[in-house]
Amino acid sequence: MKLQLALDTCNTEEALQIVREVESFIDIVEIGTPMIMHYGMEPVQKVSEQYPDMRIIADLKIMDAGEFEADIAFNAGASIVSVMGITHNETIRGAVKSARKANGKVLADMMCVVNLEERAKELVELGVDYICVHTAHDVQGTQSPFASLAKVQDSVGSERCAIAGGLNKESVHRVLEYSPEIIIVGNGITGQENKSQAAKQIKDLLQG
Ligand SMILES: O=C(CO)[C@H](O)[C@H](O)COP(=O)(O)O
Repeated sequence: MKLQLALDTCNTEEALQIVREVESFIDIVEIGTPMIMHYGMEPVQKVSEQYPDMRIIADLKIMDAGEFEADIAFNAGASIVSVMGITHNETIRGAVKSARKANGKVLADMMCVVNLEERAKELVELGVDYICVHTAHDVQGTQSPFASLAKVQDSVGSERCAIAGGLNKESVHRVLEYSPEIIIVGNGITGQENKSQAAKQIKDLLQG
């Protein structure tokens, strides 16, 4: 299981500092959607330049213009780009085409998808590499991603699965009954005073 650090609310300098603090405990750095809205591709570029061996996901949550938008992130140094699983198949195909040109990967965010099992299968057939069950920031008070993970894992297999949405060192043990390929943690690390300790605790839990 890989630990993905989600950076959503910091600036580029802060992002580089956080990655420095936690790099030995994480496998993937996510430049989150709010950061991209604020700073464009600068953080993708800078983190990928300074950490050439780290996988970087640009969480673009692409909804349209799949190939064009994914190209922007891959050209900036991303190794994975996210698309919305609910969008048109044409958009998904475009993002997958872009990823293949760049030797990168595509993660589909399943927020708002109702028919999870069926859509996850279709997305994999369209060439998507990872299916991410995700409890949106705005509904984390009332929802959790675990039931969705069970469904998607049954449908496409654990090696394709990612999970996100409010995970932290208290809740991450619930992931252990499944074995998704990628566990995404944002505030559960970045919101902690000792980020390195939080990342280590989560990584240790995941490694058993
Ligand atoms: O994509 C996101 C929000 O849309 C976040 O990056 C993702 O939910 C992880 O952050 P957190 O662990 O803080 O929920």
